[in-house]
Order: sequence, then C-alpha cells, then structure tokens
Amino acid sequence: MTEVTELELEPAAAAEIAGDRIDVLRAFADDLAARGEELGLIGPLELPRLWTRHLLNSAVLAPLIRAGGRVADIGTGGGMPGLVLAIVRPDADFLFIEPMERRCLWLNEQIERLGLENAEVKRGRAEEFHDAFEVDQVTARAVTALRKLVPITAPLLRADGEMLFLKGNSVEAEIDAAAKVLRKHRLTDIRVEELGVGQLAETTRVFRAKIGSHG
Ligand SMILES: C[S@@+](CC[C@H](N)C(=O)[O-])C[C@H]1O[C@@H](n2cnc3c(N)ncnc32)[C@H](O)[C@@H]1O
Repeated sequence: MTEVTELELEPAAAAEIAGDRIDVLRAFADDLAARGEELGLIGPLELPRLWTRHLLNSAVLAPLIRAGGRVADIGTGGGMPGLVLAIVRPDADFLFIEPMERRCLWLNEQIERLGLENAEVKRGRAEEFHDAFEVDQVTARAVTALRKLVPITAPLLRADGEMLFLKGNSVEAEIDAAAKVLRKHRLTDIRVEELGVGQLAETTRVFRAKIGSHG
C-alpha cells in the first residue's frame, strides 16, 4: 500500500486561512510531520490529518485574536493552537505555557527556526503563573475539561480578557458541568462558535467567554 502523507494533500483552504504566512506554516508542518511522532508530539494516526485536524483547526481561531494583544496559550504541546496562531498573527504576542521540558525545547527550537519574534515559552503549569502576568486572551486545546480549565486560566486574564478554548462535540455537556465555576469566575458573553464553516471539511467548535472583574 502506498503511504500518502497529508503534506501532499494540503487543503486549498490552507493558503486562504494562513494568508501571506502560509510559507511559515508549511515550514512548521514539514518539521512536525518529520519529527513530531518520534518526539511524542503527535500520534502516528494523526499524520495523515495534520493539516485538517491540527494546523487548520488551530489557525481558524486567528480572526478572534485581538490585534496588538497578548495571548497565553495553555498546554501548547507540539504547537496547537499557540504556535500556529503566532505564525498567522504576527501582530499579537504569544506566551506558550507548557510544563513538559521536551515540549518546551521543541517550541523554543521552532520559535528560533521560524524566526518568530512574537512568541515566548514559559515552562510550567498555568497555575504557577497566576501572579506573574495578565493577558488579553487565553487559548487552549485538549488540556482539560472546562470546569478545570476555567479556574486555572481565569487568574491569567486581565479584566475584560477572553477565553478561547477549542472544544469538540462535548462542549455543551462541559458547559453544563462547569456551571458553578462559570458563575464563580463571573464569566460573561458565554457562547460556542463554529469556525471553519465553508472552509474546512471538519469545522471547529470554540468556547468563548469574557471575564469581568476578578472581585
Ligand atoms: C493532550 S496535550 C495537547 C497539546 C496541544 N494543545 C494540542 O492540542 O495538540 C495537553 C498538554 O497540556 C499540558 N498541560 C497539562 N496540564 C497543564 C497545566 N495545568 N498547565 C499548562 N499545561 C498543561 C501537557 O503538558 C500537554 O502538553
């Protein structure tokens, strides 16, 4: 059987979504495809869907990033969504909060290799940075359930800051299970948006909410 890699099947929407940053995104895709499995960043089954499931699934968040803002991506791992967003939104600054050393090394290597001047890695768990800084937006994908993600990310946000979490079909159930913490952290404008409609074969669901005063 001939192995078909996703890089040969880069979706047409990739260039549309990444705009003039497509070459940088391709350079990241190439290295992730070549070394991601060996480094334990991505499972072997994910390689044939690297673009649709991972890179573009992350990149479609780009229009929601505030221009000139500061974003903390929690649990960036191999680079989703934080590194992808730093590539396609060079006008915003990104912090990648990641506790695993090997993943931090990978992220730092990519920042250097791709010449990203708007990204920085902070090694540690989100909880360790609660008094260290305040950002305009936090992003996360596949880190933990909403009822745990909200308490560990809310203290990182400034007033009027926003949570943007990529979630699967479980998002409504996660919102129900998190009702108490959503109230406790005074989240407002809570909504779920579907991104990538008309662009991606598999659309992405994002949980959005704003934070009021920390009280
Ligand atoms: C399943 S991986 C997902 C990686 C990446 N976000 C993605 O979607 O491909 C979860 C990542 O979250 C990190 N992580 C787990 N708990 C964390 C915490 N409390 N704060 C920051 N990162 C955390 C892990 O080290 C791991 O890299």
